[in-house]
Amino acid sequence: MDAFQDQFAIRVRDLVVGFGRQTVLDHLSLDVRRGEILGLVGASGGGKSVLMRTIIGLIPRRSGTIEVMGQPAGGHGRGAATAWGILFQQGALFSSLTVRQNVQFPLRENLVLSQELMDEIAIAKLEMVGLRAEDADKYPAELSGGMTKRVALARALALDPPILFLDEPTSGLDPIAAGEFDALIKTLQKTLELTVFMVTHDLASLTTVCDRVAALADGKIVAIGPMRELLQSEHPWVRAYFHGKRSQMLQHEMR
Ligand SMILES: Nc1ncnc2c1ncn2[C@@H]1O[C@H](COP(=O)(O)OP(=O)(O)OP(=O)(O)O)[C@@H](O)[C@H]1O
Repeated sequence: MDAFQDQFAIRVRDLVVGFGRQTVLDHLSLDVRRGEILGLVGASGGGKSVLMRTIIGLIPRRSGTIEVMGQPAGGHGRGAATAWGILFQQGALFSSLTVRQNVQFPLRENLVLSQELMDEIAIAKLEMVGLRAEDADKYPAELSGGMTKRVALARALALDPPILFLDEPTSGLDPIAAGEFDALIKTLQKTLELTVFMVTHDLASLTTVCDRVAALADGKIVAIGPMRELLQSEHPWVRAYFHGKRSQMLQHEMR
């Protein structure tokens, strides 16, 4: 891998993805730099989740190339599960498993470890996301929304992946819990040198934790850069998104 390739965690070129007659992603290109938190915004139904799911190989592409950590996507073989951790929008913990068993699930699926070592890893991951060892024996139904997201995050980090995919991580959280979760993501990115790819509508997250923001419209990335640059974008959809009435109100309150 050369030094140039080494700068990027994810490289997407000319990606086309569709379902039947519908084209969702239309020759989309995007680079995610190693170690950055990239926020992705776009209209509802615009293809943000489809892009994320295509990168991780859950949706087939019609054409285009995807590289993850310098390797063509799909060529990871057994290593794929350790290349990324994923936090889906619904958090989706297994309701019949305890917190400890949920966090251990990827370990069981991918590695052969003693129960003792798995227990140690589970507690370490829970502490990393701000939970206590006592929480390990709880069931998902006993957790608050914020705790559920933290357990899902601990599970996403179980295999020490270099890349973390987050699909609307603060949705459903109150503003305090959302702010705490954002701060946690930032701390983890710094301490673990993670690359984070985050789909979000949360203007506070975009402003406070994302190093860069990419805007998806008409199946393409139409603007990308630090939030202050996106706010200057002349693209009609980007202007409407950030300078519409609701956004203006929020930005005013954030000043
Ligand atoms: N498995 C699928 N089969 C058929 N169509 C799909 C499938 N997955 C997504 N789509 C379609 O692709 C388009 C993009 O959906 P996607 O979920 O990526 O939007 P999104 O930008 O994530 O929206 P939101 O912000 O509302 O979550 C939608 O029209 C959706 O109906």
